[in-house]
Amino acid sequence: MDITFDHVSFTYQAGTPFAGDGLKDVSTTIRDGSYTAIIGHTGSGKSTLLQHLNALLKPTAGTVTIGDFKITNETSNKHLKPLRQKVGMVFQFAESQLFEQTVAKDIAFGPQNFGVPEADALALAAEMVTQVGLPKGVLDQSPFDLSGGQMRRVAIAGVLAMQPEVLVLDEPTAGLDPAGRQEMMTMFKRLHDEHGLTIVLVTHQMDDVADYADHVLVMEHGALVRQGSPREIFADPDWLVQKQLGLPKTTRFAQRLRQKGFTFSPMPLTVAELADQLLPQIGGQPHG
Ligand SMILES: Nc1ncnc2c1ncn2[C@@H]1O[C@H](COP(=O)(O)OP(=O)(O)OP(=O)(O)O)[C@@H](O)[C@H]1O
Repeated sequence: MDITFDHVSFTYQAGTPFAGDGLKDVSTTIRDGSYTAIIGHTGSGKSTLLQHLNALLKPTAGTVTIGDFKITNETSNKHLKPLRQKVGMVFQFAESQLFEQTVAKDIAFGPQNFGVPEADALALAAEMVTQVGLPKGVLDQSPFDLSGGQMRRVAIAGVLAMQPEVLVLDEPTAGLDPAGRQEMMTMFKRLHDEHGLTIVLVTHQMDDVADYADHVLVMEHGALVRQGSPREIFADPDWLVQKQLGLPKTTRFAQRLRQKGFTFSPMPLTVAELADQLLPQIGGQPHG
């Protein structure tokens, strides 16, 4: 299912003295099966864009097409429920939305709300808890007895239990330790690779953009200022530094070496690429 933005603008509190731009004339397509990263400073419009992906917000102008659904300013909320199932949203600190007495009930809540019988929803919960790397033993525990990282996994399992086609992740590793972050990013990669989920990830971690994404959207003041593959986006490190968006560690290292006379083309995104380009320049052999 592709999601296409056609000249989408969104104004908060339109028509009041407090009106403010959330999105300005955004046109792009998030392709079915892609892994899209959205980067940009605080207030650049990332969350506003995310909320258009399942019509939590509707454009003030322009059209968002989500599979068979066309969303404009005039679209009524009546028939939008299926969208909430197709596009799963994992908000920042998603664990704060857990509320049920047991992990199983919490994960089963969403599917039951969509008419799945209790027994089937609980079976889904058992399957999803494994998908997010938790032991089945947690199913009967209170979510509030788990660690913060485990609670976040339960919240993600609840979104996965809706069996969405698109998984939207708003800074899903915020507040986790480095090992927890790595595990969580690996889990999303597996869901993408093995289950064909389209992933949309908002992140400030440029290493994650380089390592996982195949498409990048760069937001600034509500506008989409650049889009392309990570290679295209990171090919212009000076622009990213000027925008204070940061670079993947490897690219940053290569950029410093470039200032010392080394040459790189294209700019390396991974350690292996860096080594392959660097070794001949210091008299070694490229590996592999
Ligand atoms: N509920 C709201 N009412 C009014 N203005 C809002 C509201 N939410 C966001 N805005 C404004 O819309 C613009 C885009 O905000 P948005 O939250 O989409 O940015 P963001 O890139 O997601 O930021 P962050 O990284 O802090 O989450 C900002 O100028 C912000 O102040």
